[in-house]
Amino acid sequence: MPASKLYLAVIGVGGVGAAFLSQLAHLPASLRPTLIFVSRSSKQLYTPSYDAVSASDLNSSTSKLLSIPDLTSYLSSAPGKAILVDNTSNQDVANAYPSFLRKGISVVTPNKKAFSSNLQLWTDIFDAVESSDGQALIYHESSVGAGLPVISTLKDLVATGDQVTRIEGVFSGTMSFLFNSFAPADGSGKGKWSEIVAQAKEAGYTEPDPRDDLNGMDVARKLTILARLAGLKVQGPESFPVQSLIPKELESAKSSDEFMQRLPEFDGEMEAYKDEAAKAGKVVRYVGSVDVGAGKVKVGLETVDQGTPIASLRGSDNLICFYTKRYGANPLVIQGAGAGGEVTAMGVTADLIKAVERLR
Ligand SMILES: NC(=O)C1=CN([C@@H]2O[C@H](COP(=O)(O)OP(=O)(O)OC[C@H]3O[C@@H](n4cnc5c(N)ncnc54)[C@H](OP(=O)(O)O)[C@@H]3O)[C@@H](O)[C@H]2O)C=CC1
Ligand SMILES: N[C@@H](CC=O)C(=O)O
Ligand code: NA
Repeated sequence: MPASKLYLAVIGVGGVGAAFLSQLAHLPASLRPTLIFVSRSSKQLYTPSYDAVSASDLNSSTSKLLSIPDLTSYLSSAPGKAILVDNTSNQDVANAYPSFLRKGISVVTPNKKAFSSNLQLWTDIFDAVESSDGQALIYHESSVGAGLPVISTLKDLVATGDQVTRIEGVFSGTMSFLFNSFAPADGSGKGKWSEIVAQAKEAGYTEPDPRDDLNGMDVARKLTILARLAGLKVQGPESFPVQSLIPKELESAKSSDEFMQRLPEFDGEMEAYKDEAAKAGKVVRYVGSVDVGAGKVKVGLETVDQGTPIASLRGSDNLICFYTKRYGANPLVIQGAGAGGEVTAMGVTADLIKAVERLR
């Protein structure tokens, strides 16, 4: 069946969404579903008769705004199977995945919220997929490690009967970029912490609100997802220790803009961490781990020896080590850019291709 019999809805056209739409445009027609709905926070574009739409017309659209239940009905009544790509970090959209899936609408997303919030939402999502008999699929590779094959690798390890004992490494492109720039292993770090945070935001590495990276929650969400896939019933990202890098005085900042404006006042705090590690001949890095056997997850700063793989990372690289029974003492290691619009969209587009190949 040609992919044109499949229909596509895209929510979110920011850094990842725009890169996804551009990658979509370059797919062969046989893998490209018909785009019938595209939206951003205040605009939607679709036609009641399911005509193909062009994302470039979104900003001038006068389409009536559909609520999430209306969108679910719209997509489930399409004259072919529909796939929804959620490129937002919105919790309400994430909460609706079970209802989309129960109506036979497949979901592809880099949004971590659905897989790392309460355990019931996770159960509802995978129950809906299970009971759809292959008609409704879910793919979320870019929810951990952006386009790096982290979710697929972990699923393959588990599905083939390996026993994952520990997962550890650097799981945030933003944190990696911040520490690799601020405190590189060769000691050449230039720039103030707050300036480098602004650069990470500008490069599209941060969450829509960079406080979601700096408070450790983004890494905690990723570890929640990996821990659950490895078999742990983790209740959520607040159920284990997470070190926040938000200065106490800025916890009450009313907006992301206010936070960014006031951050320079606290550059000294991060300098102190850096200097203390340097005195011991080490560098400071933001790391996380899941000890599957002990059922423990933790996220925070650690001082690591110079010359180690974690200390030597560059740019926004993630480094994810899977320790398993089969792999023994030498872990299966995945490394590469862990944030940025294009690499994240690559994971989303590759997931879309998988969904199309299974549904057509
Ligand atoms: N950036 C990265 O490196 C990575 C991002 N991700 C995930 O990808 C997702 C997108 O990130 P990113 O593109 O950087 O974020 P952006 O802030 O650049 O884009 C978010 C988009 O979502 C839209 N949006 C937000 N809420 C809604 C809503 N309720 N309905 C419709 N549209 C909405 C925004 O609309 P508007 O344009 O009107 O503001 C915007 O277009 C997030 O979940 C993030 O965690 C995952 C891995 C890496
Ligand atoms: N903000 C996140 C984006 C990818 O998940 C990060 O920096 O890793
Ligand atoms: Na990934």
